[in-house]
Amino acid sequence: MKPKVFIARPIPSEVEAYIADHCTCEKWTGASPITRNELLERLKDAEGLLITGEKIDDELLDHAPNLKAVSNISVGYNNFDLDAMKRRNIIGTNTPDVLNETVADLALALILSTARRIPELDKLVKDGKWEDQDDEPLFGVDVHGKTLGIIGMGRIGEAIGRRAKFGFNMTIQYHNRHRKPESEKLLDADYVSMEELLQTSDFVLLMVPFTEGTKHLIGKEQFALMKNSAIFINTSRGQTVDENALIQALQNQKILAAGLDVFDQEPVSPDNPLLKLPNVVTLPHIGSATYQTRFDMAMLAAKNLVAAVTGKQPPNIVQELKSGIKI
Ligand SMILES: NC(=O)C1=CN([C@@H]2O[C@H](COP(=O)(O)OP(=O)(O)OC[C@H]3O[C@@H](n4cnc5c(N)ncnc54)[C@H](OP(=O)(O)O)[C@@H]3O)[C@@H](O)[C@H]2O)C=CC1
Ligand SMILES: O=CC(=O)O
Repeated sequence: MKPKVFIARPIPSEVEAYIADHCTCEKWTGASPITRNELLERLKDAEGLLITGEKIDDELLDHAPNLKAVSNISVGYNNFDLDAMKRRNIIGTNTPDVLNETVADLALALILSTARRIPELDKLVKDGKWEDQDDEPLFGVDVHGKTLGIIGMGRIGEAIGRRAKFGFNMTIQYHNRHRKPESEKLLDADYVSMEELLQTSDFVLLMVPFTEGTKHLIGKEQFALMKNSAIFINTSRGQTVDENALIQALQNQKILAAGLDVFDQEPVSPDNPLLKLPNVVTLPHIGSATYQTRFDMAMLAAKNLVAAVTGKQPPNIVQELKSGIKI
């Protein structure tokens, strides 16, 4: 008998066909994303679950007595309650690497958009406000040759560093908890303390996972250390930044601008003051959102799922669940 799996997100038909070759599939077909209650109701028989970021905690696992594996179509897995999963021997997987280059492209887009004020100037032209006059009010700042500080020089951080170094001749410095000599060599990058990075970078870019250790990693104290001309980019998770402190820093011109793909609450509330500031470029958490990369992520997640529910080693069990899980 094929193992039963529940697919909670829309996936390409080719990926679904791959899963169906190995498993009995049920899937969410609603027009809008599945609600928490609807998800809980669908898990009675499921041995495997394919999701993107839905919270996996004790409550959900109580509704899923047969569950063996949860496959996230994302590299971040802050939606996993790792202790709850460990206690029940649930395999948790993610989709690293296949999205590195695409997310890095988007991070560069945010760097360029904030520095050269692209959305603001696009609006000015479309609103018919391009006048034949001194254009100094439209000036931006250079990207090339500036210093980029990457907090979280991991897989994606390094791909961003490559673009910045070799495409824009930027000087790269970074801070992780551990040094990464291969990135230092590749990018001629300096490993610096968090304090030094914040004080000396023209662009401060956050690319860490959201964990207990990175909650509000950047707050009032950190913005105070940044240059007044600094541009802050967050492509990690909204919760890694104290959003009130960011709003204050922008409103008080403590920093020059911010480019944000992620927010504390998503979708972001239309009332969020960040949306009213001209020096903020916002995106709806779309770092990995190209057709090809989302296909690759879905296929990798499917391979993880099928392996886990058929008793094989999935390619991408998340680090914290690697030991102690019985396949
Ligand atoms: N906006 C979007 O659409 C996307 C967002 N993401 C987010 O980006 C995150 C990173 O992805 P990826 O590059 O694959 O992950 P990696 O694990 O490869 O890299 C994360 C890096 O962060 C560093 N890090 C972790 N904790 C800290 C800390 N407390 N202080 C400083 N550095 C820290 C790690 O180094 P060390 O362990 O040495 O500290 C590591 O180098 C994902 O977890 C996800 O949340 C990912 C994809 C798309
Ligand atoms: O935010 C996206 C991810 O893959 O993580």
